[in-house]
This record gives sequence, structure tokens and C-alpha cells, in this order.
Amino acid sequence: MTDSRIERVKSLIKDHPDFPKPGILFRDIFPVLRNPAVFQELLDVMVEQVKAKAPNVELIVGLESRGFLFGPSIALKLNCGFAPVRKKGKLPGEKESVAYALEYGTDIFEVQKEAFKPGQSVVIVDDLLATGVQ
Ligand SMILES: O=P(O)(O)OC[C@H]1O[C@H](OP(=O)(O)OP(=O)(O)O)[C@H](O)[C@@H]1O
Ligand SMILES: Nc1ncnc2[nH]cnc12
Repeated sequence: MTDSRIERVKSLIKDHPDFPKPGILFRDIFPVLRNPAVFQELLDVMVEQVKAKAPNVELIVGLESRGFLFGPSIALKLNCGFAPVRKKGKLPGEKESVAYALEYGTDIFEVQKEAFKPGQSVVIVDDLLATGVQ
């Protein structure tokens, strides 16, 4: 069944061919955030998806930076904590790191070790999948 809320979200995502490099079709999600009714519907859908697929979730993790636009709101709705995955050098304390390559660059992600407990149920939130590497 089509979810009309998702159709409204999709209708606001703007395509930018050849940004930031030739050959990349950039999908700009910011028009969705400029429309509070549709932004709210998107958050509602994301919360419903997490409840359905990870009913015992204990921590929402968001990927810098666009994952930060959704993760904390979803976490509050679910009464969960939120922890950021940040690009290298931004987080203090003991960290775990992983290097990755994405559609138009490479980088290193870090998390604070203290943000996670062994065996915890975690959901990772982001804005979109391109290669799926992140
Ligand atoms: O499916 P993938 O190939 O992993 O690509 C998708 C990821 O790339 C973008 O983030 P980016 O690192 O460009 O950073 P930004 O959110 O700070 O713009 C996007 O927000 C996703 O996190
Ligand atoms: N095609 C794309 N559009 C928007 N953001 C991206 N991040 C990585 N690939 C992207």
C-alpha cells in the first residue's frame, strides 16, 4: 500500500544533477525540512518504522551531519537516548573509529565508547543511502 505521507516527502526532495561532482545526482532533502507539516509526517513515519522493526530499541545513533536532523527527534519520541557518530577529531574521550569511502570522498567516523553498553539495541538513523557504505 502506498503511504501518502512518503509520497509528499518524495515530492519535495529536489534533484541536482552533477553536484558536487559531475556524474552525481544529488538529492536535496532540505526542502522537506522547510515544510513543517511534511517534516512532521516524515518523523512520524520514521518513528513508526523503528517501533515496528526494533521495538526494544534503547539508543538512536545519528550519522554526522544529516543524521543529526532526524535522530534526536526520533529518540525523544521513543524515550531513548541519542548518540552521534561524528567525523574524525570532533568527539572527546575514548573512541572507536572506522574509515569509509562514499559516493564523493573518504573519511573516518568516530563514536564515544562511553555512549554504548554491551548488548544494547541500537538503531542508526541517517537521511539517505547512496552507496550504502556509511
Ligand atoms: O550511502 P552512502 O554512500 O554512505 O552515502 C550517504 C551518506 O552521505 C551523506 O553524508 P555526507 O558524508 O556527505 O555528509 P553530510 O551529511 O555532512 O552532508 C548522507 O548524509 C549519508 O550520510
Ligand atoms: N546522491 C546524493 N545526494 C545527496 N546526498 C548524498 N550523499 C551521498 N550521495 C548523495
